[in-house]
Amino acid sequence: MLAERAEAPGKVNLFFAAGPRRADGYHEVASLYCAVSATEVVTATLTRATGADVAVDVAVVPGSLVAQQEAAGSFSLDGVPTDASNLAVRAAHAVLELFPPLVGGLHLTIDKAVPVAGGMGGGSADAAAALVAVNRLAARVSGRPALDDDALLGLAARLGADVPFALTGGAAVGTGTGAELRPVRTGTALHLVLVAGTGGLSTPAVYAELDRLREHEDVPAPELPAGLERALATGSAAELAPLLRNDLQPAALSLAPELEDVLAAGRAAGALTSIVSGSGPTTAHLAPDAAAAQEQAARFTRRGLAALAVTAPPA
Ligand SMILES: C[C@](O)(CO)[C@H](O)COP(=O)(O)OP(=O)(O)OC[C@H]1O[C@@H](n2ccc(N)nc2=O)[C@H](O)[C@@H]1O
Ligand SMILES: Nc1ncnc2c1ncn2[C@@H]1O[C@H](COP(=O)(O)OP(=O)(O)OP(=O)(O)O)[C@@H](O)[C@H]1O
Repeated sequence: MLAERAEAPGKVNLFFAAGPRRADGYHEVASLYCAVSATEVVTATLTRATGADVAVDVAVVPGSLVAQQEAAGSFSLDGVPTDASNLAVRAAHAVLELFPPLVGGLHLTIDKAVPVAGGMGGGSADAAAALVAVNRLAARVSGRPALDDDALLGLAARLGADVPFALTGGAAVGTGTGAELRPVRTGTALHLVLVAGTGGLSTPAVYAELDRLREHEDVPAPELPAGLERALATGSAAELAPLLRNDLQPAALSLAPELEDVLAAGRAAGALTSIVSGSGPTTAHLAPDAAAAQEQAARFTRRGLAALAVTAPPA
């Protein structure tokens, strides 16, 4: 059976500023995206099925944050759609439309390591990996050239603000809705402890809460602080720590107040900075080194939380 496999990383936003709500409902952002060593894998297989159907099944990656959430009873695979609303299915259709019709059906297997509705871009990573895997498969089956990187980036931007970054990985500044990327240099990889929430937060709901909290404020245009990119380029966690910020954090905390305790626990465990990742509820705790990250992750695990030490960007 013909199959192609591709990976895409989850992300944290080491810095995230959001401007006022635009007329189209989106917000102009200034984001410092960084990929983490928690990776989604999508395998696209050509099947004997007929019709243009794309079938999906989802598996949990052993040892991942999702596996820990599942063991604690705070996650079930039922929460991941397997119909046409799955972002990986939408990505597959976007690619297939640009090739001659497939003779046979398409099956996608998603190996999930990134928490669902966790603010780490898990669905976006599935979409990015599906774009790559289905592109390779469709090119092999049809004998046509595969779509080039620019074409895939164009499809990615139409699928969601975080999808282009999931396609490129590494570290990048995202502007516009977050989909306009400029790669940035990284030094030694950072050591982060990621702590998953016990539920999920809806991204549109968190943005709506941000608007509500800032209703009477004059919201400035988003921009990155001076020194941020230099600190990332040196890989100095101490230099980077005071510059980390997430404008969505007050909104995530307003919707999930229990995250205050998780942030405080991170600081008590020796994190240089603790922030909410993207729209939450995952929190990211910056550790001074790999050993400290392992120790902090173990402390969170002892409190019954799903926690994992990762490198950012992945080695
Ligand atoms: C919170 C972040 O993860 C930070 O990287 C992203 O901004 C969200 O990216 P995403 O989940 O890929 O977002 P999309 O699927 O494109 O949009 C979901 C919803 O988030 C809100 N949204 C998203 C991006 C953005 N720049 N402004 C927004 O207001 C909108 O309500 C939109 O309807
Ligand atoms: N492949 C997918 N994996 C997970 N959720 C998906 C997928 N496709 C669609 N969804 C739907 O999208 C919602 C948000 O999923 P996702 O895991 O991408 O959130 P997120 O990581 O918080 O997103 P982001 O950080 O990009 O805002 C889920 O609750 C689910 O209903």
